[in-house]
Amino acid sequence: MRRKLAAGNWKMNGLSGSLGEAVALAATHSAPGVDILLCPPTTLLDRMADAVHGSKVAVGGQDCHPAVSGAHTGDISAEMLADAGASYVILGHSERRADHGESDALIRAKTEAALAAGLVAVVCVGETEAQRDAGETLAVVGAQLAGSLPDDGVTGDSVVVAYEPVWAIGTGRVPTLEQIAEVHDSLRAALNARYGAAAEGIRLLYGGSVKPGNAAEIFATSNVDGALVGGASLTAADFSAIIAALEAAPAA
Ligand SMILES: O=C(CO)COP(=O)(O)O
Repeated sequence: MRRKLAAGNWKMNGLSGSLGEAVALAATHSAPGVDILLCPPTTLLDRMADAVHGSKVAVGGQDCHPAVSGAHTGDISAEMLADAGASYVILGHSERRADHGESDALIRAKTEAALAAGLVAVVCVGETEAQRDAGETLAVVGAQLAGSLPDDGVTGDSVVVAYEPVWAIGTGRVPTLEQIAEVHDSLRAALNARYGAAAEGIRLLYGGSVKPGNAAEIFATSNVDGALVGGASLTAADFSAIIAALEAAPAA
């Protein structure tokens, strides 16, 4: 059985004062059946890790460089994230694929670096609206999955996959439950085919306009093991409600 995971991606949001939301989340949430993750901007990472230390809340980065160290101005290595208190890192988010031209090959190299540093890699895939309209969704996310994951070291303890349709991110639009199930079933089958028994524990998260009001039905959908939440993870109240919905959901 896979452990459920509620992951919050703060993106480029949050100053020092926002740490109170993480502290409130850590203080109020016990949710024994759910792993909880917050990925703040890098500037808050070590302070957030200190602030939630000893609670259920893990912290993670939002990106890393494939190299361990070196002449890469402005970049952060996986080892540095781990050193700052991270245990996870989000990789291949569509905003990075779009804003920074990240390719599947680069994301694969970053995933290898994350695994080498002992971080859990949360690898994101998702189609644009044009790709969905063209009937290419399964081909697009399948190719992203195949290209973004390494051959070795991929298990339920090292990798999480997040399906985030680009057109659902920050828009308030959500795919139908049938559309979510179709993609998650296909990702699950692809992971099983490539990694065999090692794939069994790999969590599949849905992301894109997850809110307290729609979380329960999404979590009841086939092969959904949790969520990668953007806007609604910025406040402890909203994220707590999503965590509670995940706790109450039947196991995938
Ligand atoms: O991109 C996302 C999480 O990584 C989803 O963002 P929203 O929940 O704000 O749509």
